[in-house]
Amino acid sequence: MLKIIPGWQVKLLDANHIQTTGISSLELMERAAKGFVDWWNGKGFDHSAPVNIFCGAGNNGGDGFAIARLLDTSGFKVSVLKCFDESAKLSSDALVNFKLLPDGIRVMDWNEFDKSKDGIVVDAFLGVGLTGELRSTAKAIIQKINSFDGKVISVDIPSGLPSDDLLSGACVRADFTVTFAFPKLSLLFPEHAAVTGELILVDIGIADTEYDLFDSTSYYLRKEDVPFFHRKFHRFSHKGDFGKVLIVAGSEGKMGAAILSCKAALRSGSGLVTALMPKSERQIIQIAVPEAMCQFELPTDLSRFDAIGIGPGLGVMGKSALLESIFHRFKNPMVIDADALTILSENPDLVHLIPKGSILTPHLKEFDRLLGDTSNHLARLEKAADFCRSLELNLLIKGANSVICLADGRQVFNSSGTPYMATGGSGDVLTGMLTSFLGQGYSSANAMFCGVYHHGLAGEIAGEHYLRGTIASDLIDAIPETFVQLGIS
Ligand SMILES: NC(=O)C1=CN([C@@H]2O[C@H](COP(=O)(O)OP(=O)(O)OC[C@H]3O[C@@H](n4cnc5c(N)ncnc54)[C@H](OP(=O)(O)O)[C@@H]3O)[C@@H](O)[C@H]2O)[C@@H](O)CC1
Ligand SMILES: [K+]
Repeated sequence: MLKIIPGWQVKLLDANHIQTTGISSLELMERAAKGFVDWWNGKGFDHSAPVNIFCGAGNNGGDGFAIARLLDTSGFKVSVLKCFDESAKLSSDALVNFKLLPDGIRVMDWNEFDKSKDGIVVDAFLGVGLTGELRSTAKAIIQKINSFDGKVISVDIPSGLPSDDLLSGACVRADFTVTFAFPKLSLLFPEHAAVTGELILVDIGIADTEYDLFDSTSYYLRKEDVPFFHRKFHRFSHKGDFGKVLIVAGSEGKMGAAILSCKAALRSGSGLVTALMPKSERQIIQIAVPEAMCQFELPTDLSRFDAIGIGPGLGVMGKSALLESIFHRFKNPMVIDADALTILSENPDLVHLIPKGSILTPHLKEFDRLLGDTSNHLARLEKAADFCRSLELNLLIKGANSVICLADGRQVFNSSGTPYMATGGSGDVLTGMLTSFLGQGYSSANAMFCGVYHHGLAGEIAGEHYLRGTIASDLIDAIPETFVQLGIS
């Protein structure tokens, strides 16, 4: 997993990389610019669209000059808009790249930009070197960029956004942010989604081990990380090895949630799935998921189950005693979601009975109900860290870039997923997947890494076909393909 370090430490990360590998800082800037242009070329932007690149005087601007040169070579019609006056001192690498601009590129002052023209704006004005409050000219430049109706692509971070804090002033509103080496923490906050746009991470050759020098509890979960968290099964493995799970879900009118969780658990590899549900609803589930067994009373001995997932469609009225009995009878980590979370927020004493290592999966509203109102994501993450450490529980804060908050203090931001997944039942699918991995003998942390990543990837696969028409059942259908794409047998 990739460590997320504070923006001010980027300089130290670079310096260490330069020292250990012997490459120059200019080469590192070139790699960043090349990575940006590779992504750009993959997007297939129209060559006839003029490209206007706003460049500051620091290394973010330096990236912009290098990008301008490379896009010019690729045949784009590029203009550079200088966001500094004649007296400004450019960073040394920015100066080199400024001087390398080919003659064909028109260089103008930022206020000469004609917002009424079509094309694409590249924002290489301010990067992680932003300190303190924006100066008045910077605000005017940002306003100018935001007055443009076309596509805006930010380099490393939208100009004006602090790398590790909440936005308090003006900021470029980007459609895409192409960030280098690691995602800056603030790019992952839900309140910044509107300024960050789609987030793209460009690898500039800094190895994960080079982050070991820095203390941080924040991480980013990428596709290449996930296979290491999977268990290996051998050819003599038998269905018992793949876990027996109990899904406690569903009530009259809400059996769909139980069906989605059970199917998702089966599709994620569970050997045996049992649903605990009201007897009156049994036909629905037995027809919809013939592979699942049904149970209508809570068994006294729960030790025959490897994992339990509870909550989807369960209902709240009169269910707190059921939750309490399960907490008393089951001593292994379990997954707690949806109505079970609501029951916990109404009966806070029950929280102390939850088996250690369990996984709670609130979305933002459920989080606030359970842990108290939070005004922003930073405050939420801090609260989550205290909760997880003190109770030895794990929380998954669901949303874009869901955060896996572990009892050991790590907070891991997921990279997979698409906005098309914001659809009814998506969480029920996730509960089934997490329960399945727990039941297959994964540690709680590994079950979360795999469950959350595969769930997001299933959403991407389904979203490619169905776009806004994606429904939760499509995610389940896409689960097998996630194993194929990750090379998990
Ligand atoms: N490993 C990586 O990730 C790599 C990162 N790289 C890139 O380097 C970038 C970081 O570059 P950096 O450190 O030079 O800072 P940067 O963001 O250009 O800002 C400095 C400029 O901002 C200005 N300024 C500051 N505060 C201000 C304010 N309040 N209001 C107004 N202006 C303000 C400041 O002005 P000054 O205070 O000096 O007058 C100066 O001109 C990083 O984001 C990435 O793009 C790649 O090249 C290579 C590998
Ligand atoms: K920028």
